[in-house]
Amino acid sequence: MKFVDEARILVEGGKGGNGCISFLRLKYMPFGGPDGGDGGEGGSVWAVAEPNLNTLADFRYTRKFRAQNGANGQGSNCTGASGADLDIRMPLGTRIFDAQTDELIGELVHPGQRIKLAQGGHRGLGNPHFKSSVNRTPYKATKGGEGESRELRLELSLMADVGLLGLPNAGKSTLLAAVSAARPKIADYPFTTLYPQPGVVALGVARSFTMVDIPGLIEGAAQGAGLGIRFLKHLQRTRLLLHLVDVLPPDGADIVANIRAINAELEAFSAELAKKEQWLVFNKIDLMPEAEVRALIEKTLRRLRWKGRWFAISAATGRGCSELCEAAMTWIETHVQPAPADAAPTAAAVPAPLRRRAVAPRRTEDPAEVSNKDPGSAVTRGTRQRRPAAPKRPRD
Ligand SMILES: Nc1nc2c(ncn2[C@@H]2O[C@H](COP(=O)(O)OP(=O)(O)OP(=O)(O)O)[C@@H](O)[C@H]2O)c(=O)[nH]1
Ligand SMILES: [Mg+2]
Repeated sequence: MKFVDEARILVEGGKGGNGCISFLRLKYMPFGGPDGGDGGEGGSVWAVAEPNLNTLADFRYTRKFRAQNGANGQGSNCTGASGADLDIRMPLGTRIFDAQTDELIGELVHPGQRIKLAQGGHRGLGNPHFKSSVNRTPYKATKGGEGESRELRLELSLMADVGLLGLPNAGKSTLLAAVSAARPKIADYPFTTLYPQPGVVALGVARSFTMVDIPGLIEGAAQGAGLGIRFLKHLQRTRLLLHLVDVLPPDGADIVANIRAINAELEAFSAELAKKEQWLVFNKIDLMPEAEVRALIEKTLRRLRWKGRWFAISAATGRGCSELCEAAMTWIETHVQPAPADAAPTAAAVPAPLRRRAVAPRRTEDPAEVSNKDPGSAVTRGTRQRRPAAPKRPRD
């Protein structure tokens, strides 16, 4: 599927159902009271974080999303059915902006997280609501409200633990293919990878991390050379950068100059990204005798005054790959705090049912009177005090 990381969509909540004007008419009750039902609430539109998606390509053709309308109220106090909510599945890492104001509405960061995008219209009221002591036959009902309508801009920056970085042909895709089930295109020409490609590196039961491969960077990428730096945004959310270095670059180019060029592009894109934990990964060590590789790496590290960690691997033969993945996994386990399960989600991220439940508790003097029907209410559940049973009357 084509990779798309920006999209514009239009979302619209369903219209609320109209209230009904009706009066009870029975054979022996010619002037019964008003009995028009209320309309149903319009459905709302929600964004739902889907971990199995990694592109916004679905929004290239389908751009308009509308939740269901509420049904109109009917006679005999029949309330119209509420319109169904519409859930739009979006990949994790999607940021949602209001296209008009550029305001950030929310960000999908937890699987299953829900963000309300457009509120459904409110229900119309039936004529019993307008009954009073002076008007006992109200010919009045209200119309359902229009649903909220919004134009949204979606921006995806993939969420992965480890990002691969390096010049074209450094072997990034080969490494991703060697350590994960992802099957990126690998070829002996620059810019084989045209779009970010994520993969999951599994190291055993419940030990895995995600790795993302992005198109190669070249000097001047910040000015648009090669594929530019627009894909670097997919590394912004990674925790660890693996900078792949070809130990035998074409045309005998200087390795140190190559590493510096890539880091200069990172700096030009974002100082925050340039400060991320970065490990040098010398690749293609199978192409050189071991002593030469060692001498080359030592010289490179000395020239760079490299203080960080480094690894020597051959992505093609798999040598050193498992040690690299194990080290990355351990680093992630020690440096990345797992999101607390009870972390308070942002207001926008609160699922509808929870928000509806968060109503102010009914004030009662007697705690035992508090209803415990609603398990989510902030009220401490009181135990209903039973009335003492009346003494049994002896049967005659
Ligand atoms: N001998 C050897 N060849 C390798 C190794 N790793 C990658 N290659 C080769 O290097 C070439 C480029 O590999 P890719 O994985 O496509 O490189 P890339 O960094 O993803 O390149 P772009 O997608 O263009 O940025 C391919 O022909 C690979 O077979 C290695 O460890 N040893
Ligand atoms: Mg590639």
